[in-house]
Amino acid sequence: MIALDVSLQREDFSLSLIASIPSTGITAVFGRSGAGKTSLINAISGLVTPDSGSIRIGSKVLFDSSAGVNLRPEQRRIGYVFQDARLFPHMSVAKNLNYGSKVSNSDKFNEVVSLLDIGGLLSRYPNDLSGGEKQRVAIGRALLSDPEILIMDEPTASLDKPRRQELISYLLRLAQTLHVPVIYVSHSLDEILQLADHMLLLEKGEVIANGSLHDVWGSLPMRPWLAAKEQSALVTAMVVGSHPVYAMTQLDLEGQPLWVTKVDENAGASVRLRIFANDISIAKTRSNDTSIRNVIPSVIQSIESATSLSSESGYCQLVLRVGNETLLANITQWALDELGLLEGQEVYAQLKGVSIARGDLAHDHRNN
Ligand SMILES: Nc1ncnc2c1ncn2[C@@H]1O[C@H](COP(=O)(O)OP(=O)(O)OP(=O)(O)O)[C@@H](O)[C@H]1O
Repeated sequence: MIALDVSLQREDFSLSLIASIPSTGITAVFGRSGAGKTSLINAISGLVTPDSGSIRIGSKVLFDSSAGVNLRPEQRRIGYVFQDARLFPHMSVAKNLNYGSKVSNSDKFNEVVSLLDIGGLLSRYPNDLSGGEKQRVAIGRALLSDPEILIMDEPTASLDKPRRQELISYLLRLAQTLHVPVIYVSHSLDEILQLADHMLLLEKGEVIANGSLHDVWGSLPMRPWLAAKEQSALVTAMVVGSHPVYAMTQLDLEGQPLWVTKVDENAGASVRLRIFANDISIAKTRSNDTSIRNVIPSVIQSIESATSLSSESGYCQLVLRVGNETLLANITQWALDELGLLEGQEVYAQLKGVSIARGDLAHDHRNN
């Protein structure tokens, strides 16, 4: 566990939080501009000193105001990747990678270079690299300092969309292979959906939600972040197999078959699905003459009126239970009244669209 108890007073801002985050997987730190994300990670890495509190990684104390402990940044064994790569322009990529390297073993160097696919860049200089390549080198440099954790402050911020997606694929590969815990600051929920296992939501210097991505995504504090048309449930399903004729993959969602566009994962792999509330319609009986492939029996757990949502009036949201998973469905108040839907009722959720947020999540289970 990474245990945080941080108080930091600035002229117009105070950071005041107590939170634990896991020392495995990727933890996203999210919140609006000025919420205190950078202040928090700077306190963890030792770039700013809190007024009081303590910061621990496992049993290692990085900071404890009452015990007078305040390790210098270089004593904390934290790899830091900034928005801009901050490479040394006069050094080759190989020299940048070796700068501050605590890894004498060349196997580790080769592994990091190969995972980040930067072997062909070793003799080049930063000015000759693309933004994405620079960031990969910066990540490699941070990893070769043999950190106990890696902190990334919006590493994709300066990249265009295709390069961003490319970097995310590399980050997933790293997380699945190296098992270095990552604290990842991002403004992009799409990025967080693909990468994160856990999420810490900050507002005005305080933690308003902290837990698994699955739980935080479905929590009330997340609501204002998702406009009605973006509201969605995150669920985990398991790959069963491919359709013999059509380019579709069958998943298992809490014992229910679910068909999605073909995914490149083996049977038994876990995938994270995002299902938008606007993509679910409700039927009281199962229809056999519909184009919709995915019809999931579920129970209405609760019905929230439009007034309690940041959604358009005239709509309400059903929270549906499917085994241990939850789906959300936006329907009109009119449909709710006409169908006479009630909490506790069994209905059929008809899923028009299902998107894969992230492929094989198997490493989550190994780590946690
Ligand atoms: N050195 C400083 N002196 C005074 N105030 C500061 C200092 N650094 C940050 N702040 C203030 O602290 C608050 C939190 O800033 P911080 O950079 O931690 O937010 P953030 O969530 O990372 O924002 P962004 O998403 O815009 O990067 C802001 O109001 C900022 O103006």
